Amino acid sequence: MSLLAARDLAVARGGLRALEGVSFQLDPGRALILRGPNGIGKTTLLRTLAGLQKPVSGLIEGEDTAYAGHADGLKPALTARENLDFWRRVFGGPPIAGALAAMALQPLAARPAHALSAGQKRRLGLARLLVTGRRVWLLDEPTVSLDAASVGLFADMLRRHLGQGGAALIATHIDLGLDAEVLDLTPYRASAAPTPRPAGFNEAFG
Ligand SMILES: Nc1ncnc2c1ncn2[C@@H]1O[C@H](COP(=O)(O)OP(=O)(O)OP(=O)(O)O)[C@@H](O)[C@H]1O
Repeated sequence: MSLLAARDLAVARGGLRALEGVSFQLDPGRALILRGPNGIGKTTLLRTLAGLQKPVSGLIEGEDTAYAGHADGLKPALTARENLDFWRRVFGGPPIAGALAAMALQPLAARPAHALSAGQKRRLGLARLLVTGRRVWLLDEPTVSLDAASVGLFADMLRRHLGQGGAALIATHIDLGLDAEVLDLTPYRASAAPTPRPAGFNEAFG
């Protein structure tokens, strides 16, 4: 039984179709790397799978997802510990101690999020995945701003998640050293052909 599947999915951004005909299935323990040039629609696809926007057409099966996007989505006035606790309560996931440890955040636990560096904020944003308790992680360039040691911590965290039956869909340009399949989105770029208009359709008054 797959945790997440897309069937003949088409997604759009800014009113324009980006990708069409995307199908895949993500089983427990598996990671799938999204590849493709800048602007092809990796972020758009991840946002659609996360339920943040509707697909143009096609089917999505599986909702046990947690999304980590470009914005860290932290509450600046709350400490690192309070941020994790907030999200744990929202999602009902496991205690925050494991999340603090996974991304080596204990020394920063009492610091407000606004006083963290870009890489420290990113570590906190990624640690948040653990307190969601969700099985499918949707990750958009998760290693941006991370130093080599933090990339290593995150790769370990991801490997443990997969080992526990989780799954991940990851847009990344770097090699995380995972045993993962690759989905190159290049062939699924939506055609630029205009969508057919009904007979008599008037652009100005339709
Ligand atoms: N806020 C926006 N409004 C309108 N169009 C957008 C917006 N953001 C992105 N787009 C367009 O949507 C398309 C898909 O963008 P998307 O960000 O999903 O691509 P991506 O593959 O994630 O790119 P990158 O590798 O650069 O992060 C692109 O053609 C882009 O120009």
